[in-house]
Amino acid sequence: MAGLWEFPGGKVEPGETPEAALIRELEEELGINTWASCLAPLTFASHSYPDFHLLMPLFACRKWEGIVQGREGQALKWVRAADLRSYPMPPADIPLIPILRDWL
Ligand SMILES: Nc1nc2c([nH]c(=O)n2[C@H]2C[C@H](O)[C@@H](COP(=O)(O)OP(=O)(O)OP(=O)(O)O)O2)c(=O)[nH]1
Repeated sequence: MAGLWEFPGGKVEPGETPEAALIRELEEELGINTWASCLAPLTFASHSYPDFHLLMPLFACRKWEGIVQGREGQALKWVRAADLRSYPMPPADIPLIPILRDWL
């Protein structure tokens, strides 16, 4: 979403699992490789945007190969969970912040 900080990820394609979609998006967006066994489901966002309802799973990725780089020209930042509040994020992401602070 324009001007906002988002977690890496994207839409699940038909026939894809959420884990496979995240693995694909991490490669496309950040140039890193990971595996379903390295992804742990943490929680989910459920938010009504004006034109659609977003149900978005949030995974922790504990292990990957490669160096994280913005492959789509996007800005990139490693942020401590305690500092996420300082970064404007889409409304669906806001309830995820305290959960990340507690879990990470
Ligand atoms: N990736 C991501 N999407 C988010 C976050 N928060 C949030 O509301 N969204 C919404 C925006 C979109 O409606 C949807 C995912 O969109 P996306 O634009 O990242 O998906 P995509 O890479 O497949 O994009 P596209 O090429 O199909 O447009 O989830 C977030 O933190 N990360």
